Amino acid sequence: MSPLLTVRNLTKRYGPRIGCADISFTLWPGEVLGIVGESGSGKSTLLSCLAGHLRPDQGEVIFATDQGPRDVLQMAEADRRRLARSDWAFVHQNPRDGLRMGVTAGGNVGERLMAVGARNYGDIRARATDWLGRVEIAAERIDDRPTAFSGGMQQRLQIARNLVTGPRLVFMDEPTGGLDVSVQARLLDLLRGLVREMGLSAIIVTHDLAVVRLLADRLMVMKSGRVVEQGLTDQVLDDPQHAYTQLLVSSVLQV
Ligand SMILES: Nc1ncnc2c1ncn2[C@@H]1O[C@H](COP(=O)(O)OP(=O)(O)OP(=O)(O)O)[C@@H](O)[C@H]1O
Repeated sequence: MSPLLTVRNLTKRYGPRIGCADISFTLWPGEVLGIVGESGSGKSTLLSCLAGHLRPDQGEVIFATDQGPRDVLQMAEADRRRLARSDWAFVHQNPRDGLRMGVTAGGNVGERLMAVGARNYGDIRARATDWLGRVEIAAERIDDRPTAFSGGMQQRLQIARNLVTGPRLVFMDEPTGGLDVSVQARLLDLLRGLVREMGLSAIIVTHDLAVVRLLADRLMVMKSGRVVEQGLTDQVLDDPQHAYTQLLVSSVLQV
C-alpha cells in the first residue's frame, strides 16, 4: 500500500510570524489524522496549505492521484481545482462557508454530483434523498433551503454535500465547533459512523480532544506552528510525552 498523502517540510509564514513550520507526515488510505493545539498553534494555516486554499512558502504535498503521486503545490491551478472537486472534500466549521444558502437541501447535495458528471435528474435526486437520510435529515425537507435548518442540521447537510461524491480525502476544520454540546455529541456519533462505514481518509483539525479521541487513528499536536508530538491517538492522549501535550490532556490549557 502506498501513502495517500505525504507532506514534507511544509512552512508558511505571515511576514515575520510563523503560521506553521517544517511540518512532515504521512497519511495512509483509510486513516484519520487529528491535528490538535491551542488557538494560534497553526492548525488552520496547515489545513489551508494542505487543501490548496493557502500557498505555503516551502515544502511538498504529495497526493496519490489516479495517475500516480503528484506534488499538489506544483500542479497547474486548473488541475488542482479539478482534483479538489473529484478527490477531496472540505468541511468548514461554519456550514455557511460550505453550503449554498440560497439553494435547496437537495440542490446542495445534487450539485456536487453534477460537478463530477452526473446528469440524470431522477438518479441525482434519489442519491440526494439517500444522503439526506444518511445524515438524518427527513426526505420531506429536500426542497427546503438550509436557512430553514438548525445549526446542527446545516452541518449535517454540509457533510452530505461533501461525502456524496465519495471523496478520497476529507479535510475537516472544527466540524463540531460552534454547536451546542448535545448537538455536537450527535454529530460526532454520525461522523464516526460514516468514517467507519466508508473507510474515510480524513484530516481533522480541532481543539476538542473528545473529537479526536472518537474519530482519529493518529494525532499530531501543534504548538507555535510546530509539531511537538505525534503518534497513535490513544497513546498520545493516555501517555503524553511532551509537557505541552500533558497540559492539553490535563485540561489545564482550555482553548
Ligand atoms: N492572515 C494572517 N495574517 C497574519 N498572521 C496570521 C494570519 N493567519 C494566522 N496568522 C498567525 O499564524 C499563527 C497560526 O494561526 P492559525 O490560525 O493557523 O492557528 P489555529 O491553531 O488554527 O488557531 P485557531 O484555533 O484560533 O483557528 C498565529 O500566530 C496567527 O496569529
